[in-house]
Amino acid sequence: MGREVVRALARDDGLRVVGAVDPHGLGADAGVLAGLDPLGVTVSGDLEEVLRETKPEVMVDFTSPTVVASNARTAIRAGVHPVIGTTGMSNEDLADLRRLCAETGVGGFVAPNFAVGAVLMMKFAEMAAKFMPAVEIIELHHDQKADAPSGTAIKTAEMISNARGEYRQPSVTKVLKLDGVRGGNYDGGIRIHSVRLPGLVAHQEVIFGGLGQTLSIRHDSISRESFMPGVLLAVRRVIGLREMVVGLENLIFE
Ligand SMILES: NC(=O)C1=CN([C@@H]2O[C@H](COP(=O)(O)OP(=O)(O)OC[C@H]3O[C@@H](n4cnc5c(N)ncnc54)[C@H](OP(=O)(O)O)[C@@H]3O)[C@@H](O)[C@H]2O)C=CC1
Ligand SMILES: O=C(O)C1=N[C@H](C(=O)O)C[C@H](O)C1
Repeated sequence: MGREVVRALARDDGLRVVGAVDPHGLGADAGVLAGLDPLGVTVSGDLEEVLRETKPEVMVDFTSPTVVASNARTAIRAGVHPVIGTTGMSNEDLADLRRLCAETGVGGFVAPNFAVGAVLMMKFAEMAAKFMPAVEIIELHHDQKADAPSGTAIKTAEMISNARGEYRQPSVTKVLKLDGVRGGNYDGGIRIHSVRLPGLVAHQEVIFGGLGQTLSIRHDSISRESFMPGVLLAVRRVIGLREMVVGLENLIFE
């Protein structure tokens, strides 16, 4: 994602990459690593130093659940607006970042999925849940993905759970011949199944069941370019935010 973001930012006339941080590729040119001509931006391992020396307006974070919150705190304290795509951040860390944004007036933005089709898939699933509350989610990703279930699947389950209210999905299958065969159990009985295979990018199917019928809502990111318009929109808009905003729907459905 880092390379994809560098490519998207470098190709945008109104935006400029001024720094790049990653434990790998130290000393290399970020443009060259992203398959472009040199950008004159050297990859560093020290976020604080990069923020201090390059004074960016925005920091885009696609890293890992273990470091994302501390990166965001570092950025906000330096007056830099974070745009966060990394999934797997705890609710406590998110609440803490909200507090820090509110205290400092430095707005930030987090989205579990920057693809507009995925945002629509989640919205449609939320709408369907009011009428067809029995549902399971299958998310499918490339085999290098560090976390499961995906942030998108968790967000979808949360939206469905809120939309269908008190409904509790019955579970009559008691004889489980393999561990985990019924998937992970999100609050209220929404089962999430995570598939990891080479060849996949990022996909999700939400299957609703009703009397004599099913409804499947599916989104496929067939390339990581799918996330870039959302990332660029967030980079432009986060500068005007004074709080932490969560979800691309808040930028595109206003
Ligand atoms: N919101 C969205 O639309 C999308 C979100 N994602 C999410 O983005 C995240 C990254 O995905 P992806 O690019 O595939 O993952 P990768 O593991 O390929 O890349 C993450 C990179 O960040 C590096 N890293 C680790 N710690 C730091 C740090 N402190 N500072 C800077 N870089 C660091 C990692 O190094 P190392 O390998 O040494 O840990 C690695 O090179 C995941 O959480 C994924 O779920 C992905 C696609 C879309
Ligand atoms: O790791 C990925 O690839 C993706 N992660 C995000 C998630 O966990 O939902 C978004 C998208 O699914 C791609």
